[in-house]
Amino acid sequence: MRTLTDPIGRSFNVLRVSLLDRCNFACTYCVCEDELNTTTPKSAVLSSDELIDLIGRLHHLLHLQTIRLTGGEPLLYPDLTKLTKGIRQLGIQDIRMTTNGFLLAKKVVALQQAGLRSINVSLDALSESSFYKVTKRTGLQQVVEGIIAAQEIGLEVKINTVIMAGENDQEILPLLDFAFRHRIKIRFLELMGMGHLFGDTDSKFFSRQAILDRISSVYEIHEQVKKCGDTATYWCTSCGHSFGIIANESQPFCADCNRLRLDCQGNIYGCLSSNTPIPLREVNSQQGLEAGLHAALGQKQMRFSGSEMSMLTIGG
Ligand SMILES: Nc1nc2c(ncn2[C@@H]2O[C@H](COP(=O)(O)OP(=O)(O)OP(=O)(O)O)[C@@H](O)[C@H]2O)c(=O)[nH]1
Ligand SMILES: C[S@@+](CC[C@H](N)C(=O)[O-])C[C@H]1O[C@@H](n2cnc3c(N)ncnc32)[C@H](O)[C@@H]1O
Ligand code: SF4
Ligand code: SF4
Repeated sequence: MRTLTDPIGRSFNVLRVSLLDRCNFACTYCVCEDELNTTTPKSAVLSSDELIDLIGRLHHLLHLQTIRLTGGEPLLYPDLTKLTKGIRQLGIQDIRMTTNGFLLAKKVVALQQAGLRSINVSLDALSESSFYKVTKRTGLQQVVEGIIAAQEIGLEVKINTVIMAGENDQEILPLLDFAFRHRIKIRFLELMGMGHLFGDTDSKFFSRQAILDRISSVYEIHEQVKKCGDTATYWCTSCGHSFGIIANESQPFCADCNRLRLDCQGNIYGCLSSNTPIPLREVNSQQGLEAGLHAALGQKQMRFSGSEMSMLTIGG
């Protein structure tokens, strides 16, 4: 195919697959409860065989390095183990997942055996009341058990924490302490204007600098050089721990973006800020796939500018 690189050298070597747009949580920064009632019908969601076929065809063209399984909540996808095994058999070794962790403890061994390598778990609070305030569900204990279970069997585990001013910013230091004690990397995320928060993040926005101020009131910290393609910048503390911040607003990381997204109906998107789906489900020719990928590359931006689609739909 023609070289798939944009004028500033960006291409796709990471594919983020949103397996479904259903979820067992209703995090206030991600969805309104109403949205959870209008998800894609099960019959329209790509089956594991369809996904393996489509991912295989994309891999043939892109030589994908990494697949990240996400959603909605990927642990609700019925064929997750079979899918993971199928992706591994395509020759893609680096298979990762982003999950809310609620169902993780009981599924993690089978997933590791199928080829899963690393897991990012969302955890926004360590107190039951703040956990409920953010997720609108109970289940803190199960999430923590999932994190520990994944770590105990040797998977690489990271924690994602979205910080909202006045909602869970008081959780920064307890979560950091939890992560340090368990030797798990934690990343704090700036709130993004997606879905129902599109154009309306100001009142809850808690900046990268505010996060750093909170942490450096307790720890001496040193910024690390950001790795190409990473979403996060990392800091280490003088006691040898590290944490990251994903600062979509304060420190955009579009210049070396290498991510392509695939949603649960077979549409691709070249950018998290793009609301225009490029349908590939019915595309069978190589030429058609290539045209779709070129269109997706053209969607990339120089900074995240928000989206009317929620993370639940496009895949966080
Ligand atoms: N703007 C933008 N933000 C992204 C993108 N991918 C991930 N993010 C942000 O990074 C957060 C965490 O994403 P994860 O699913 O944990 O994946 P990741 O950080 O890319 O993963 P690793 O670095 O492989 O651990 C998301 O919730 C977003 O805030 C992207 O393509 N564009
Ligand atoms: C959409 S979720 C999908 C995977 C899984 N359900 C989970 O929560 O990890 C992926 C990531 O998107 C993040 N996210 C969702 N909405 C966000 C927003 N408005 N701003 C920043 N991050 C957001 C979540 O915190 C999570 O880490
Ligand atoms: S952030 Fe993840 S767990 Fe929370 S509602 Fe969105 S998809 Fe569900
Ligand atoms: S906003 Fe678009 S271009 Fe920027 S990092 Fe995200 S997906 Fe890549």
